[in-house]
Amino acid sequence: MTTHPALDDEQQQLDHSYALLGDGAPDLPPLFGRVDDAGGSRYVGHADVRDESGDTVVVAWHAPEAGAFYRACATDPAGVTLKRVVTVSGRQVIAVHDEIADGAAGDVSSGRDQRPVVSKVVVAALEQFRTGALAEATATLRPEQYDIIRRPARGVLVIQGGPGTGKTITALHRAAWLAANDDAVRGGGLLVVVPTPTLRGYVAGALPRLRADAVITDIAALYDGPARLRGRDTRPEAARVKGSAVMAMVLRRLVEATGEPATPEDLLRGLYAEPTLLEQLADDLLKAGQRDVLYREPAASADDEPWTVDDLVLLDELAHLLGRTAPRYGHAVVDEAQNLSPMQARAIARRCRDVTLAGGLECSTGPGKHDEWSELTSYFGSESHEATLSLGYRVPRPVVELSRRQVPDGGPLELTRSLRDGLGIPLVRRVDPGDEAAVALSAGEAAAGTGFKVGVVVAPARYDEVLRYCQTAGVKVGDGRDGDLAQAVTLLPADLANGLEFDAIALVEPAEIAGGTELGRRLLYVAMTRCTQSLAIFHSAPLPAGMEHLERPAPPPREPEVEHRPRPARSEDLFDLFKLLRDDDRMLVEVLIRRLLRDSLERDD
Ligand SMILES: Nc1ncnc2c1ncn2[C@@H]1O[C@H](COP(=O)(O)OP(=O)(O)OP(=O)(O)O)[C@@H](O)[C@H]1O
Repeated sequence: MTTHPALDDEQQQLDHSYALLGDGAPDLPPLFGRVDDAGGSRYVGHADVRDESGDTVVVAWHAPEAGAFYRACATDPAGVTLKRVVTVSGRQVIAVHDEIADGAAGDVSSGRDQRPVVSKVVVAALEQFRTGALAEATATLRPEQYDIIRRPARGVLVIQGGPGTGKTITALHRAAWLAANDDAVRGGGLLVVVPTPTLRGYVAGALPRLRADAVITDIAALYDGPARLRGRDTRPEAARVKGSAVMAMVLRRLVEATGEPATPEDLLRGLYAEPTLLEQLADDLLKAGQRDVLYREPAASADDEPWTVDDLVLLDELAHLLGRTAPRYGHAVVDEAQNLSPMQARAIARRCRDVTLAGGLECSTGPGKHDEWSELTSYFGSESHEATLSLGYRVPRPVVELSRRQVPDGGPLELTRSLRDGLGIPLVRRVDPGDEAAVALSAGEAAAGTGFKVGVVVAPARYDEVLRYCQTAGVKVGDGRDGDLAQAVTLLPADLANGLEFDAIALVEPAEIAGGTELGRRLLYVAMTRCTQSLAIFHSAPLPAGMEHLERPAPPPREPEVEHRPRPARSEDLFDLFKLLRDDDRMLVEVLIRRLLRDSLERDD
């Protein structure tokens, strides 16, 4: 491996920046890039650094002076003579990559096989193990992402694209950019909305790194009354009716028909419990079958009600109708926005009309799917624009190919532009009935032993049973439903996989996740597209549509005395050795180990 000639110079610049920051130096390295053009040479970092006389030593990534760094790339230097990414670990410069050197393409991936030409440092960033939090990408934002980040704050901007195209990363950088550059957004405050508490934890870690002061919430937590999320609608039809726009009219009539003061909780409990009241109020708005799915026996008290996310959104609407004012914000970013119901969109629009909606319509895992973004954007500001991201940063090409079979029209064409090879074709293992989860978990433990973050995804209806199995069998997993993504292996129900990312995904009984429904196929699609390296499928039932070609003959019956035990994690020592390696070498060894692991799993087959 050759050492970049500028490594020592960049180390000096880093040391100088640290010295200027003194004790106030943040956890993040003060600089990560350098750009040279006709305007001179400047360093780019997370925040401004100035010397004793007030001169700029490092410009913040969101400052106009940093623009040239992000607008230039190997295929279009845009007047830049040097674009350099400096990788720092523990106050040491460990790598220097020049995407543009002497005004031309420098240290870039080859671009063979019609693969996109990107800086090698982007490829290296993608090879890092996942950590359970959204990965850092400020140093390697691409020009098309930077362009979207800086679009005006007013109105609605939809950032759309296939799985893993960087919609969340771009939307969060946009939030931080607007907060730094737009007075109205800074003054009004930022709201970041994600669908579930699980995703809130994953995304929240990225905001402090971006120095973005934002209120981050999940949909259920928008309502600030006493009711809390305690249940989920098991029938998609119930969630669909609760989320539909006509409920706004039903609730308006409910408030008008109620003479005495009442809380939102009492009003909604009453509506669910009294079919005659609902018929009286909504005879012309909801069909009898739709009214029936809303029926619920009242619990002993409002606190005991199994409030679902859609109930809480209705409570928020009622609170508004009763005169409570929701807090207002300067701009809102909504992640996984394809899942918003009309009533959820109204709840966000009450807080802010200028919004960034990030999502992909084909990734909807909510009870309804929107065909057009206009079905949602109409609830917000008057002007609406769409921007599309098409470079795949997460999902390896073979997994992209397989996952697209779950989407009726083959999914967005742009997905073929994935930057990742991953570990090759997905592994498929047929096991004895009842063993699917145990075998997936033990394979997950083995993969985690090499440093992989593994997500084991099961059908929502099987989640409790598998979690209990883990507790009794002593299998250490993070409870993904509870938002615990810190463990090496996380157990996840398929309906909470949206937005998350793991090195490897182990799918348990995909036919059960798909369940023969369109919603189930979308759940499967989303679950498969969470991995950065490898996908493994464990099943005993026949594989669902779109996977039949992977089917293998069932294994011969097992000898009764052979007891199946989870395979122990086997690579702890190896992991200790890892820590002794330089970061650059580590990347190489990681890749080799991943290949070995894959080969060994195939041999076990
Ligand atoms: N420019 C970039 N440089 C390096 N990594 C990037 C870049 N853009 C995105 N990534 C990485 O790609 C991965 C996917 O990004 P992100 O989660 O934002 O995608 P997404 O489109 O929101 O995915 P999904 O909707 O499927 O959850 C993340 O690990 C992110 O850090």
